[in-house]
This record gives sequence, C-alpha cells and structure tokens, in this order.
Amino acid sequence: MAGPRPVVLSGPSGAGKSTLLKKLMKEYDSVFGFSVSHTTRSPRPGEENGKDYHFVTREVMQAGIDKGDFIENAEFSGNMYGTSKAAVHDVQAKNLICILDIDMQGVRNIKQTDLNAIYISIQPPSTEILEKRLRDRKTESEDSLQRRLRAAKVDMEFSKEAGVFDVVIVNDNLDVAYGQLKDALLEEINMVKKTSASS
Ligand SMILES: Nc1ncnc2c1ncn2[C@@H]1O[C@H](COP(=O)(O)OP(=O)(O)OP(=O)(O)O)[C@@H](O)[C@H]1O
Ligand SMILES: Nc1nc2c(ncn2[C@@H]2O[C@H](COP(=O)(O)O)[C@@H](O)[C@H]2O)c(=O)[nH]1
Repeated sequence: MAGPRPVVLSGPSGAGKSTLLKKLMKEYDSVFGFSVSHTTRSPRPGEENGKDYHFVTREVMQAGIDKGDFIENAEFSGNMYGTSKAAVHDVQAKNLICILDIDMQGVRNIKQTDLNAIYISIQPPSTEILEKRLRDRKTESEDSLQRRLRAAKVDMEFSKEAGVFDVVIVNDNLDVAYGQLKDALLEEINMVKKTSASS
C-alpha cells in the first residue's frame, strides 16, 4: 500500500525503544500509529491487550503463522513475537506512519519484504547501563534478564553492520536521544502533516 514509510525501531531489550516511541506518539498523535505485535509472553503490570500487544497462547500464534497472517515472527527470550499483516495495514489505512518495535530477527525479515521501512537502532550507552535499566524496570526474572543481556550483546554487534540501519541512536540522555529520533524522522513527519492539512 502506498503512503508514508513505516519506521522500524530495534535494539536491545531495555535500550529505551518503548520510552522513545511513546514520547513520539504523544507529541505526534495524528502522525504515528503503533503496529501492535502479537506475543506469547505474559502482560506486565499496566500493559493492555490490543494496545501494547495482542497477548496470545503459543497455539493461537502458531495457527496464525500457519495461516500466513504474519509478516514476520521470531522467538525471543523464550517467547514468540510477531507482526501481523493486519497490525501494519490498520495503521497504514489511516495514512499514519506505522512504527514497528521489533528485535533484530524481525529487522532481517522485514528487510525481505516490500515495506520500504526506515530502520533505526536504539542502543544503550553500555552493557552495564543496559543491565541497570533492565533491573530497575523490575519486569524480568533473573533467567529472562540473563537471556536478554545475551541477546543484547549480539544486537549491539548487529547495529554496527554496514547498511542495516539508516540511523543508530545511543540513548544516554533521553532528551538528546529523542531529539535525534525526531530529526531522523522530520522529513516523513512533515510529509504526513502536509498531506493531512491538504485533505
Ligand atoms: N535515557 C534513559 N535514561 C535512563 N533511563 C531510561 C532511558 N531511556 C529509558 N530508560 C528506562 O529504561 C528502562 C527500559 O526502557 P524501555 O522499556 O523503553 O526499553 P525497551 O527498549 O522498550 O525494552 P524492551 O525491548 O524490553 O521492551 C525503562 O525503565 C525506562 O524508563
Ligand atoms: N521480531 C519481533 N520482535 C518483537 C515484536 N514485538 C516486540 N519485539 C521485540 O521483542 C523484544 C522483547 O520485547 P518485550 O516487550 O518482551 O520486552 C524487544 O526487542 C522487542 O523489540 C515483533 O512483533 N516481532
């Protein structure tokens, strides 16, 4: 479908993707729409089904994958995650910039599609700071935290691969990182604003 280019935000768990994208969607609520993924993990306190994720069982998720309902799916830290075709379509149908928050397997898979996305990697200043942020968030068991830190090491290397990401943002100071994210998306934001003003 023609329309604004989707934005893929990726990077280690705990790097600050959700924090940054929530700020963006708050400031530009009529410009961005979130691609609500499916996952088999349990909801965290405050997370809403259908808003943060579609929380489903493995059986339901696998059935959807087998039916061809997903653009991409991956196993991360012991759970399944995936972007359904409907999640992206629902946002694009409103002429909004679709934001996907996905891991590096998702990035590789989305790159094989015709989505023509803008790829942005959000990285932590260091593994030590990442670990502190994840621990302070208090959402993970020790086992899940260790899995996420192992995945983070691979992800931090992946972000350095030439030609994968259009922009790599180190989220040290939140306001600085947010400014960099907005700068990277300014052209697309202005395009959507212009289109909605003329319609
Ligand atoms: N620049 C920052 N400085 C300090 N703390 C931050 C910063 N950015 C985010 N945080 C905090 O770090 C924690 C992890 O951030 P967040 O949940 O946004 O990460 P994430 O990349 O979306 O993780 P996941 O992939 O697991 O969903 C949160 O508690 C958040 O408040
Ligand atoms: N490949 C995909 N990865 C996804 C999707 N939705 C989220 N994610 C990534 O999973 C991890 C963990 O998320 P959490 O909410 O359990 O902390 C994180 O890196 C997300 O970016 C998806 O649909 N596909």
